[in-house]
Amino acid sequence: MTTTTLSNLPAIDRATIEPTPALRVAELTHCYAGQAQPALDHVSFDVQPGEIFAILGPNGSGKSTLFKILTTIMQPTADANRSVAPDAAATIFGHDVFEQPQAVRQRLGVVFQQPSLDLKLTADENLLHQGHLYGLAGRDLKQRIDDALSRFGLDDRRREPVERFSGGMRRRLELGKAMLHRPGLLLMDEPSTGLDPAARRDLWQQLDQLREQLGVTIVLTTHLMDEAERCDRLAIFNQGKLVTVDTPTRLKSAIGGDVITVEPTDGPAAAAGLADRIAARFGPWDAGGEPSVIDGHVRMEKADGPEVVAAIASAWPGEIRRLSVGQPTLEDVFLHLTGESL
Ligand SMILES: Nc1ncnc2c1ncn2[C@@H]1O[C@H](COP(=O)(O)OP(=O)(O)OP(=O)(O)O)[C@@H](O)[C@H]1O
Repeated sequence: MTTTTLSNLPAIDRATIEPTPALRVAELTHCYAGQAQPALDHVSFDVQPGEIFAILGPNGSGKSTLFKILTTIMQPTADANRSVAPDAAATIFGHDVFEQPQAVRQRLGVVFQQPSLDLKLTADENLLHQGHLYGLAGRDLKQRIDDALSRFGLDDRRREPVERFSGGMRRRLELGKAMLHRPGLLLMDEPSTGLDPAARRDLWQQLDQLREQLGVTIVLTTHLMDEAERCDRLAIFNQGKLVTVDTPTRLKSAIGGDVITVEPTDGPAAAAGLADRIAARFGPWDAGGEPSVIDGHVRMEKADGPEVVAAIASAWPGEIRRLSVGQPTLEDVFLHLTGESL
């Protein structure tokens, strides 16, 4: 008989141990009753602990559906029998979103798009109710409320009804509520919606600090480019499908050149003809970079943008009202990958 002792256990190769992702989504599909098109179509991606991760997509791309599933509000149903697809999975720090909703909610802080504060109550009272919902009480809860109000800069206004707070202060209190039970993952639905630029900057400062000081993983849905730019990685959604996942820098560098936009003097009706002539004269074009008409303008991608712009301007003088050339943005990435504007 061989006896296993601590000394003769095989050495663990740490390099082969993968950390548990903060969020894992695999083959997630959801079809609303009566809809032919799935709202989510076999979506798979991981978010690693400590990441700030954006889910970017236009209206109707499936962001809110994903949000509802991850927050355990809704079970995904893949077919007419309203059953979960057999290969679908979603976990938060290894806990199954469908089978262990209670464990998931303990690890998840949520900021919904619709405000969840009671405006007639004070900041203190809003947090107290939130704490009770999570089974917190006594000195521990009092300490957590003090910490939240001080972290989010609301200490001196704690006894005022929330209806007197600005939009930015309310969003900070929402953050305090979401973080009161000290979750490892913060999920936010369109967090900047309705905030002025100063409040947005303030919100992002708070998010950066939550990650740096507490190691919180942050996942947010957005359709704002500047918000997506600030994230470590982003998942681009379109029509229920995950189009790609990568860092903003890598996504933009995948566009092999500058982005050129041409506005025809004779208006949008002249754009298609102009696009054909530019395509014929200045090719070859990389796949996805050829001239196309978007919102009445001709848009194309070329490595030597400034020279091409000068050549277009001298080729058809009088036909061009405005020409622009610039580095690709995430909007360009979306256009390049989907052929549609965000
Ligand atoms: N309750 C519902 N019943 C039927 N179809 C729905 C329902 N909710 C959403 N859909 C459809 O599912 C698809 C995805 O919608 P979803 O709201 O998830 O997208 P979104 O990216 O969050 O858009 P938005 O930013 O406008 O909220 C859309 O085609 C939408 O019309």
